[in-house]
Amino acid sequence: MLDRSHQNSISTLQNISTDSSPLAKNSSTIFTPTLQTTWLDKISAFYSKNNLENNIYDSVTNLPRYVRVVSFPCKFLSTGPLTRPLTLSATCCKNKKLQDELLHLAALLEKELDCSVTPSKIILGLLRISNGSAKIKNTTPYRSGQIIGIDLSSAITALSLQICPNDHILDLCCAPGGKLLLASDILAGFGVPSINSYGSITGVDISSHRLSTCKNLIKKSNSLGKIRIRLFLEDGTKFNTMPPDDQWWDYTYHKNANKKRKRSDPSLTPHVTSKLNSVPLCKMPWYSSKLLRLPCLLTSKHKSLVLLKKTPLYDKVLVDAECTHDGSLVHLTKYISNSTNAKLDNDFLSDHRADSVANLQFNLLLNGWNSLKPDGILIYSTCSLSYKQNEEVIARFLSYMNSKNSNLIRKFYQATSYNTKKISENHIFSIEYPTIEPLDQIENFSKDLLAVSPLQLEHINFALLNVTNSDLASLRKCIRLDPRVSDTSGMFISKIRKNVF
Ligand SMILES: C[S@@+](CC[C@H](N)C(=O)[O-])C[C@H]1O[C@@H](n2cnc3c(N)ncnc32)[C@H](O)[C@@H]1O
Repeated sequence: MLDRSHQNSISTLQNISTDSSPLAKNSSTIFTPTLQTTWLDKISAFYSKNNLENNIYDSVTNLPRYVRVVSFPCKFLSTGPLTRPLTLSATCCKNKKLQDELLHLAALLEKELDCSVTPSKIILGLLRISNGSAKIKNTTPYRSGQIIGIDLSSAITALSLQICPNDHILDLCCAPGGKLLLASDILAGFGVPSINSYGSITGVDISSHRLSTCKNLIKKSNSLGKIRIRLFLEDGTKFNTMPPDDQWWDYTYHKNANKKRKRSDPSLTPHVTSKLNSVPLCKMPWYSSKLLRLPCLLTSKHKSLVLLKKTPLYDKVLVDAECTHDGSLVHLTKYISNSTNAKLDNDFLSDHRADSVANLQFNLLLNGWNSLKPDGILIYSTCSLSYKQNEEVIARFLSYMNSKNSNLIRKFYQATSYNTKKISENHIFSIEYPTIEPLDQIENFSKDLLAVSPLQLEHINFALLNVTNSDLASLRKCIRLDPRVSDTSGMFISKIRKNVF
């Protein structure tokens, strides 16, 4: 079992509050001593209750921050599981021009920030800034839009989706949008949507002010003119809008929202008009990029062709679920800074909150799963390290799915009008990895997982074993990015593929 010493927890956190870490700096300027002691107690108790070791934040003073070079084809630097640390020369980008640009930006940032800046050894296109409290907003590359802040853990999460050309991607908890922007830049890198390339990004979030931030980031992003992207202000547990079929399709939503007059547009062929009339209008997006609003990209011949290529489910789904943020120092600091004592009690640390957030996560995961097409990949992630919000959610999901019989699964596919020819008894789900452990051993193997090194984490991307009928042992391959060893803030990531046999 993990060490649950409440007393040690408190002293560890009190040490943090008196050292030079960002948490300590923020907390000492923002909190009255009483409030500070109170939240230290509460967080300490939270760790104890959640079977977490109490020295998770010991290394926070050394935690670096990362930026992404927006014009870069962001990708993992290795194509296989890593067993040893890579040297920088082994991680260099093969394209000399890109490599020079990366090194030039690193040198510029190093000079302006007065600390070491080096290319990430895990992801091409990320720069590692050794000083975690460095303010990038005042730097020349940030002001000229060449770089954007993103944590290594978030980049690993988004890249684990293995985005391909033409993918329809759903991000069920998208705001403020770091992972969505990375996904859209990757998709934009494949080229402007055309008859042969028609991928899209759909972001959903329940918070309007967070979604506004996301919209503003999208509007500033380089890839805006090159991707079909839309946002919905909705509850991700209920969201059921399908991917856009073509530019004109969404254009029609917009026009029809006024008077439905496009359905009788004389410029459309009767075939296309009848197709359009046969499908129900979907809900209007809260925001959609011009490529979805303007009908001019495809010729009418192409329009009818694309309509026939209807894709009713998403190729990739990201459920970066709402959580207690306890794995991320940055989030924790922000949250605590904006919280009153009562809010900490009610929203963050109470047992009630822990239970309700786990239920929310399960329902988000389930709805994400229902929106995923066969052979698609779903990533479930949180920036919490508590087992309740991670392994236990995945375990509950697996056990729920296992309890479903194939008739129900068939009904689901029929309801979502996926190509029924492909439906068979063998449509099953699995996590990407073989299974060995029963549920009651979760705690033990979680302890092992806490010790993983960042380079082993590459396994989530490359050690893909499509196993049948997985059960709880697959949880072994869920990964935890532990701030003490991973060179990034805490994150839990699980990758699930919907198998088709
Ligand atoms: C961890 S944050 C997501 C971070 C985001 N993926 C990113 O990379 O910037 C969780 C988000 O879930 C949203 N959320 C909470 N409950 C939700 C729900 N029922 N449906 C959709 N979004 C929800 C919150 O508003 C919050 O923006």
